[in-house]
Amino acid sequence: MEIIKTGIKGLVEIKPKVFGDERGCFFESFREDALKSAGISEHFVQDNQSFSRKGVVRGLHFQQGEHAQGKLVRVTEGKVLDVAVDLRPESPTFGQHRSVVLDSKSHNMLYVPPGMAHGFATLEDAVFLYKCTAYYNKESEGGILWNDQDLCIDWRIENPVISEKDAVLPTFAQWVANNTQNSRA
Ligand SMILES: Cc1cn([C@H]2C[C@H](O)[C@@H](COP(=O)(O)OP(=O)(O)O[C@H]3O[C@H](C)C(=O)[C@H](O)[C@H]3O)O2)c(=O)[nH]c1=O
Repeated sequence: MEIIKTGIKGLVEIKPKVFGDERGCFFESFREDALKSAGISEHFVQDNQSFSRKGVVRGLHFQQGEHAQGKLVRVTEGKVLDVAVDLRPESPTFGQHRSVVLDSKSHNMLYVPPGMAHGFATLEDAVFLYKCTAYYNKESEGGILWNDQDLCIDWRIENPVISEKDAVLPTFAQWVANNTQNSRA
């Protein structure tokens, strides 16, 4: 398993060793000990799966506080542009994002640590799988508008299909202002 750092603390791309032969291929898609040796010490408690047609953006989402989730994300069919945004106020890369293409041919994955917003754009129809380090908690859900002008994320698709919920998420500036107020309260 190859670990590729992204320049944002805790956000790493993972490339498993793939064994190919005339039947097809095999790879270990999850090993707790290998992740621990890569510095990913969180314990995973929930698996999620979604299917999205080409031209969809889901995100930018996160759970806040004690329900913040680390996510080990990959696609088993298709190709996505996966995006993570650093929302950790103490981080030197606060407000920065990284984008990584995940596809079902290279079987690469991305570990998004707690404290980051996450989203993806489907470059092809895609089945998206992810392991989470905390259970779903609707009350703690937060989000930032996918096309926020300050974050300036290049999703590589035009006029994506997005959910009604995602269309009305706050901008990054609104989220920062709201969280600054909350932390003063
Ligand atoms: C995330 C989640 C959702 N749900 C229910 C809530 C809704 O009734 C339905 C669809 O939820 P939502 O529209 O929030 O699904 P996505 O837009 O794919 O959201 C996810 O996609 C982005 C990219 C993420 O990183 C998050 O993991 C997650 O927010 O599933 C559950 O029952 N359990 C869950 O863990």
